[in-house]
Order: sequence, then structure tokens, then C-alpha cells
Amino acid sequence: MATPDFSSAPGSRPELSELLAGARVVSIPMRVRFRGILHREALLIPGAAGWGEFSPFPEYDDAEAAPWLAAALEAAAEGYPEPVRGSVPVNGTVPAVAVDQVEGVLARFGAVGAVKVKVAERGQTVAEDLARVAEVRRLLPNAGIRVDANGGWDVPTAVAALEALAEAGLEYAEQPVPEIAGLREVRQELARRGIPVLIAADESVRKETDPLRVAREDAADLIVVKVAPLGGVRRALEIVAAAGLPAVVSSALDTSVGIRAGVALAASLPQLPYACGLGTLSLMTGDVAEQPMLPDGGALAVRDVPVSEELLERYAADPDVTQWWLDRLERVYGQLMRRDRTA
Ligand SMILES: O=C(O)CCC(=O)c1ccccc1C(=O)O
Ligand SMILES: [Mg+2]
Repeated sequence: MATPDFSSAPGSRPELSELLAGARVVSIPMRVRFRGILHREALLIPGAAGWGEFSPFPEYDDAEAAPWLAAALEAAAEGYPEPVRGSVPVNGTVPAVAVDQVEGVLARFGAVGAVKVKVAERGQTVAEDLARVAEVRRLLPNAGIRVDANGGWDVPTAVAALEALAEAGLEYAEQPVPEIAGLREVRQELARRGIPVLIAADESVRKETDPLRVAREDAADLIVVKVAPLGGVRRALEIVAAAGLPAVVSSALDTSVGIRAGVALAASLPQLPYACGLGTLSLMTGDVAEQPMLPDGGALAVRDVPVSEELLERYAADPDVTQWWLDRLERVYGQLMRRDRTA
């Protein structure tokens, strides 16, 4: 497997002054806490091809945020490659909520063929994970269920937990442990014990300087790809092709603008064997589009999504939050220009 050349930075970037002038910052309340987040903040950029979303999580430093800006600029300036399918199946997403909340969370997704369940939340036990997954299985006997530990287990805990969780029937387990070497160990130990759970890498793709290491080191059966941390739809397509593994596209808890980019990626992949984690708008109380990218019958249609001026105003962030994002945009833009020069 050759390492692809990722130097496909566009020949020109928009002027910073232009970006700052057009940028809009929104803060949208979540229905349930997710990743510790109760409000999702995003900076949106208009361009010739549409809107782009720049919403790296607040704790990310400027270097980690740079590919997110590249993705936003791609969407705004270039739009997306040709799709090969007209709709994208999506999974429901169940945060690390109590068992009695599972039904209410699932109800918001409508009919979905697959559900992702968050597990290994700090402060919770494997017993709580088992109960949450069992509740999803009880409510949806025929759904595909995958769990996402966000690297929250160590290797022995992961093997024991997945052995128990496998009873419910799992499509795969996403990032059971934090490190690539650990993923590989978990994968080998599950195989040795004959436990039928595939391993998916998420953070080990999007947070690594080399997103292909997972594939080279045989550490996962499939990869999770998110447009923003990988630097855009086109670069994500290159990474999936180079990895040679099945890919699941997932959101970063985006507004409809970011979900649209994820749908573009999912719609352009030559193969799409699993439902994608792009149903996350159901976890939020609002959006920037009058017709949000919400699944219908378990799938998202591939379509453009006009942004509403009224909704941009309704969810406009406070002036201090807005200024924080504009300052961040300016710093990260500087990072990206330096990267372009050395690419
Ligand atoms: O994949 C999904 O079902 C929803 C998206 C999701 O889980 C997520 C959302 C924001 C940040 C990280 C993650 C993650 O997959 O770990
Ligand atoms: Mg994940």
C-alpha cells in the first residue's frame, strides 16, 4: 500500500479578511449531553459553492484545527465530487445515557437499521454499558448494533467487555482502546477466543499524523472517517482508497452544513457496507437549515441544504463567543497557509 501524496492543497485560498467578514458563529443547544457538550458551537463560512463548517472542538489546538478549516474551505469554494449513490443509510446514536433514557433517544431517530451505542464513559461501569446495549437490543431486535468506547478501555477491559457485549450481537466495536498497538492486541485476542466482534478505528485515524498506520499495522477491520479532521471530502476519499479497508462515515456533531459534507463523502465512496453516523442532528435542538439533514426511513438523501438567515440569527452565539471563534479562525488560517507553503 503506497502512501498517497496529500499535497493537493488548492492553488489559492480566500483572503482572511473575506473569511472574517462572511463568517457566522452559532451555538445550538444539545438535547442530551454528548462528549460532555451541552451546546454545539460552529463557525460557518459562505463561498461560491455553498457554506462550509469550521467547528473543531474547543479543546483542540490550532494545529489539530487546521484540517477542519481546510474542509470548510473546500466545501465553500469547490463543493463536492460526483456522488455514486443518491442516499446514505445512517445509524442512530445513543450517548452514554441511563437505561431509562434509551427509548426516548432512539425515538428521535425514527426507523434506523443500525444504532451506535456509546460505552466506556468515564465514571461508568461495564455493567452500565451492558445494560444500555441490552436495552437497545430489546427495543430493536433486528438492528445492527455497534459500540464506541472512544478509547476508554485498556486492553484486558476491552476484551472482557466485548466478550460480554458480543452476546447482544455487534457489527463492530469502535476504538475500544486509545493506541494502535492496543487495537491490534484486542483484535488478535478476540480472534484467538473466537469472539465475533470486528474492530473499527476512529481516533487512531483522525488524530494520527499518519491516518494509514492503522491499516498498515493490521490494527482494525474497518475505519471510521470524518470529513473535517481529515481535511475535506477529497482527502478523505484518498485516505479510504489508500487504506484499503471498509469505511464508515461519521459526523463530528455538525450542523446540517457539516453533515452535508459527510453525506458527500459517503455518497462518493465506491463501497459503503455500513450505515453511517450522520444522523446526529437528532441529538440537537436546532439547526441552521429549514430542512435539516435528518434521516427519513433510516437514510439521508444526497441534496444541497440551503442555510437560513433567520436560523443563523436565532442561534447566533454571544459576542464574546463569536469573537473567540473569529480569533481562532484567524490563527488557524495562519497555520493552514504555512502548511500550504510546505506541502
Ligand atoms: O458515529 C456516530 O454515530 C455519531 C458521531 C460520533 O459518535 C462522534 C461525534 C462527535 C465526536 C466524536 C464521535 C465519535 O465517533 O467518536
Ligand atoms: Mg468514534
